Amino acid sequence: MNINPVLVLAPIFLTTELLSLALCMVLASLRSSGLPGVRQWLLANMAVVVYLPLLGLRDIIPDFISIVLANGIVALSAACYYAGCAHFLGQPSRWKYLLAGALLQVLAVTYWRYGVNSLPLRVMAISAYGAVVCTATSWLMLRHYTGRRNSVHYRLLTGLSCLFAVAQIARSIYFGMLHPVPTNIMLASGWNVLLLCIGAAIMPALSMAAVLMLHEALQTEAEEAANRDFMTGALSRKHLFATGQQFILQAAATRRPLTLLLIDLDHFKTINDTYGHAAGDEVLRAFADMVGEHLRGRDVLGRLGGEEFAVLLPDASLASAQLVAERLRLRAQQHLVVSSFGECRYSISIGVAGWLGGESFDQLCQRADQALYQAKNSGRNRVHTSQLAPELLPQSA
Ligand SMILES: Nc1nc2c(ncn2[C@@H]2O[C@H](COP(=O)(O)OP(=O)(O)OP(=O)(O)O)[C@@H](O)[C@H]2O)c(=O)[nH]1
Repeated sequence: MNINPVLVLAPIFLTTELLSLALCMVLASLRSSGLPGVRQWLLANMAVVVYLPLLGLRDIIPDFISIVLANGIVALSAACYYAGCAHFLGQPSRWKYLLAGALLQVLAVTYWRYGVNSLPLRVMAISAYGAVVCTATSWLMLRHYTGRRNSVHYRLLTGLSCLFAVAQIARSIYFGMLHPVPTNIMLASGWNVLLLCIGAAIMPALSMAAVLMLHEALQTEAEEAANRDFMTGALSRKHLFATGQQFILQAAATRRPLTLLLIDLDHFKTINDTYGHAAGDEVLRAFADMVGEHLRGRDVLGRLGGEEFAVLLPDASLASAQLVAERLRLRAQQHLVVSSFGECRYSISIGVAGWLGGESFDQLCQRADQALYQAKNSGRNRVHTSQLAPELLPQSA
């Protein structure tokens, strides 16, 4: 099928130009988010905005600008995009290899324009670099993506990178097979138009996927900020209660045990009065870090307020929860908090309660609180367990 490529491609390139400009504005607005990768993705789109007019002016401006310089800019755009993904994932951006590849591409394009003038070999050099960068991008995503793995955005970016790598390879094979040897990229063939259209879509599509990933990261950050206690990093009281209720539903469904520890730092007022409020904050942070180090994957630490914390232990029997509590108490007793305010020791009292089938989370908390009260009353720095052991009661859930 022969079609007039200029008629088809002019509106497509214009659309790509406008899309790239719009993406530049979106990415520029996201710069203040402080998320890694935004600057590199912005540069990648700015490069496309500069490249397209140079391509459009082919045969009007000198070939050095419209072929060598323009394709050098496209190579830099691809390099910036990869670097953006690497930054976003906290991986090395490998600028050395990216720039070496881009330079090699520019040298090859220059040679195959001014040494031996060959359009197919120029297309092969340009497509080879694009294919390598796209493949490297999808590999990078597959290996290092740490966000929501089932997220559409992550799959979109990985899939598009693969697709574009294949399209680049197809384009170089197509140009290599053409007879007679073409001298103009605007060939009047359906395949050429299709491959050019895919080429025009690469950066806007990849950038759109990047913007979606940035939004997901911002959303995750906002959720984390809302659900966590700013000072200690433990779950906020509200989120702890929501998690507790969810764990109770799971425990009822799976008939697995669930245990709650309520922990209170002893004589914390004295610590504040002796070392100052800021030192008290340091102790709370050090305590939360220490507990975090001792918990298993699904265990959860929350701050109920002041110097009172809660630990939810799903799948832990009362006996093993008592062991965990005793280990934490001992560890706290031996914990020397060293800060700019001096050295400080502290101890904790713990109330332990195992979930009874049919019991609400509030009721479980009340029993753990009573046990904590008894631990405090019997001298502090000790673990007390709620008398109502689940083993002693009939299961009603
Ligand atoms: N540094 C600091 N102190 C806090 C914070 N929240 C609450 N407090 C202090 O924690 C202290 C709690 O005092 P009390 O409720 O009397 O309890 P306590 O001194 O720990 O005594 P017992 O719990 O009976 O062992 C108060 O002085 C509060 O001001 C906080 O975020 N940072």
